[in-house]
Amino acid sequence: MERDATWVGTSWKMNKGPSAAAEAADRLARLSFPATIQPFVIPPFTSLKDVCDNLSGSRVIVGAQNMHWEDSGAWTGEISPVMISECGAELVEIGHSERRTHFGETDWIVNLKVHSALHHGLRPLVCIGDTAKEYSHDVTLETLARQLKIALHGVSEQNIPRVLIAYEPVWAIGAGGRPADVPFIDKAHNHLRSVLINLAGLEAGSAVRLLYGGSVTQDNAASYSRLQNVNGVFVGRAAWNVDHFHALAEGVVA
Ligand SMILES: O=C(COP(=O)(O)O)[C@@H](O)CO
Repeated sequence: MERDATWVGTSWKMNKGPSAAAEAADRLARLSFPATIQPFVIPPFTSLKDVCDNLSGSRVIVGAQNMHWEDSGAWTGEISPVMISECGAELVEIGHSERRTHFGETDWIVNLKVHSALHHGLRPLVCIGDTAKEYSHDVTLETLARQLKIALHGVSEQNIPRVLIAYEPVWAIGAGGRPADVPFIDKAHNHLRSVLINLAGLEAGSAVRLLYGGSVTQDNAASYSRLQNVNGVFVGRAAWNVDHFHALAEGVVA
């Protein structure tokens, strides 16, 4: 299969308030990215509208870090897909391990959110990943298949290619994380591709973009994104600085 754009994105997680985020977006808008890279950035909700405004007309896609599945209602503290769209975001992250671990997000909730995001024309970026315990018991591939199948349950073959998947081992994420080695990621992503093809058929299953995340840095990003079934990287700490993000994206094509 011919390779299309390599996705390189970052979630700022709970970092950058409105002024820092707007300033970062302004700087991002002035940078040029290689044509083969599809950059994206995911700011906190309080900065979403400003970041979308500052990046409109640029090649950088903007996303939200989470959403509720309902359009509106008595859901104190939640943000709906309608609100996210109104801010101008195109993408929404769903099921990050920090949301699963700290906020009880389950595969079933992820599935509700995926349907809702697609219904509202948002591109879901679904995060899946094995815990350290699942990894040490050698059930990584089963865990990933289960999470993927539930997340995509009931999604039409036509909509499947709109979904982005990020494989992020829980044990590789964050300051205490351990970077995964390349052959392991290769095996996991090849497995994910075969699950997707079984689920949605060759055409739709091959069209889903599979990203890798967890302790991705300027040093290892190219070795990951070069793998046949890795269509990009989803980066945290190493890309929060805009210039580091840009350098990492350039390094992926070098
Ligand atoms: O959590 C992620 C990776 O974080 P790192 O700091 O790169 O380990 C991923 O979802 C991007 O936010």
